Amino acid sequence: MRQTLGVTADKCPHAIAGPSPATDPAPTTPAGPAAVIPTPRHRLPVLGDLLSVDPAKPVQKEMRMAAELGPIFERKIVGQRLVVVSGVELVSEVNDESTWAKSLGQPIRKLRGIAEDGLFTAFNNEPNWAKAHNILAPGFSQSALRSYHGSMLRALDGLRSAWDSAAATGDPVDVSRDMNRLTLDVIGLAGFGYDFGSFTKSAGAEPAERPEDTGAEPAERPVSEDPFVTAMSRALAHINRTSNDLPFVRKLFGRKAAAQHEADIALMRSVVDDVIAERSRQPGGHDDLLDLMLGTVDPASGESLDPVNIRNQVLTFLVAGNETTAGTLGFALYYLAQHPEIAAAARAEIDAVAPGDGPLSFDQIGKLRYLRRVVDETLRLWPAAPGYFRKVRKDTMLGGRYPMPLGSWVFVLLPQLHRDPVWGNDTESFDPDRFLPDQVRKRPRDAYRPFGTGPRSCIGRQFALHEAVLTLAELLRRYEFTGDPTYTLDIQEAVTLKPRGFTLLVRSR
Ligand code: HEM
Repeated sequence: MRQTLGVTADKCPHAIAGPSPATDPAPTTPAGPAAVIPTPRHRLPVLGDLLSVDPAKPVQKEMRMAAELGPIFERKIVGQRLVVVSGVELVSEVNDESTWAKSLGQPIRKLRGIAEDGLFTAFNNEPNWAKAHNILAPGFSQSALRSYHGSMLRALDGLRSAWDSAAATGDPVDVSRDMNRLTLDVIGLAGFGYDFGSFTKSAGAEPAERPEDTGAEPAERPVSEDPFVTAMSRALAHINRTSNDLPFVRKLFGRKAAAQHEADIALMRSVVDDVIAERSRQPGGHDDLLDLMLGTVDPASGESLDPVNIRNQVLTFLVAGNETTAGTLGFALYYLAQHPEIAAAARAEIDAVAPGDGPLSFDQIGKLRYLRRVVDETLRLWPAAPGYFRKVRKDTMLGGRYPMPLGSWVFVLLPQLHRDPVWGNDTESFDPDRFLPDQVRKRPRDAYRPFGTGPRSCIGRQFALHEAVLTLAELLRRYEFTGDPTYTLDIQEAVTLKPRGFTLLVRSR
């Protein structure tokens, strides 16, 4: 496996500072007699468990099934087998790199159409994974993050002027839309020096796909008028919609949408190629991910990344670094609005760490430990990337009793793992103090995996956490906000999770 060439993300020297978790439990259980994995009731001939699928909210449906069927269950849809694992002991086993590895599940394979062998969608043995991992890892170190702080603040200016106007007019803000605008601007500026200007180009943005053409929800709108953003929103919506459908349905009804999808990907590639070409003419001095990719060689192989792979990495970061952080911020704002006492405690911490109203400094963000726990707890209840796929490297018995022949794969269902009994008996309540160091130490490390596991875990973890804490701090210190008391949390699933239809009324402090 080439993937062991670089540092593993879990042992990364720039791993996030924080409480040290308890030692992992032993990853394998001694083998006993083989058992049958629980399945849903009412399995049909040929169609299998098709009736158990909720195409609009597959993750939330799987959570209900896990609550009913237990820490492991199997679904078969028209012959395709899916094993869903969510109990902490079983997850601990499938996270063991000596027996299991990352697998590219269906939605991730579909993303390959956009990002090919970019970091997120590369197969484990594709040479470009190790090369890009080694070249890009320094781009996520503490010192690199420090240099992105200014770009994050610049992107936040756009959000602040939009919320200032809303505060003046009394209009509610659409939280998910604004968080998407912000995170796109952040990754564009910090990663590639590209300004999407989402808050200035946003007026009158068209729906991502006309609902009557494609079945898209009217709510799926691109966050700005930028043609790249329109193409990306539409391409992701297409991937989401076609991830769970049946091939013959797609063939019959999906020709027009497939042609549009190809055109969208072509447009995204050409925009990114232009950005790279322009930077290649004036390389250096930007201190961002693009400079790193254009100007560094992989210390292990002595090779640099080829231009097509650089394009794949840029597309990867725009996709992987945008929706996930935006969803997390949306959920965090939802919980802060629900719990004024938690918002007040966070504000008190911010005021103590950063009196006055100048922009927060990089070092001040690391001192906001309570607010960081708010983000941790948000990622527990609603991990924006709701799971990851693992495949077995050799015949094994999962949990000592479920046979997993070589090549079998499972899906780790994170929101349910994060509600495992090790979290206590009030797992639905929002309680940031679950992440106090002594509480963290009491739990197995594998009880909490919002950023995945092993060498293929999230390279952008610290970037995302810094961005999330900074954004929430800037919003909390500038605005009081109240949610609509009639709103009940509605979670939109589109590869990632985010609150849908959630608005806030904001008032300047
Ligand atoms: C709260 C925000 C985020 C969450 C919850 C999150 C979650 C994850 C998860 C669960 C994985 C592993 C997927 C798998 O095993 O298949 C992953 C991988 C990845 N993430 Fe993130 N992510 C976040 C933010 C970011 C950001 C901001 C970036 C970039 C700036 C990023 C870039 C990546 C990349 C490139 C990978 C693939 C790493 C590899 O395989 O080498 N993510 N992320």
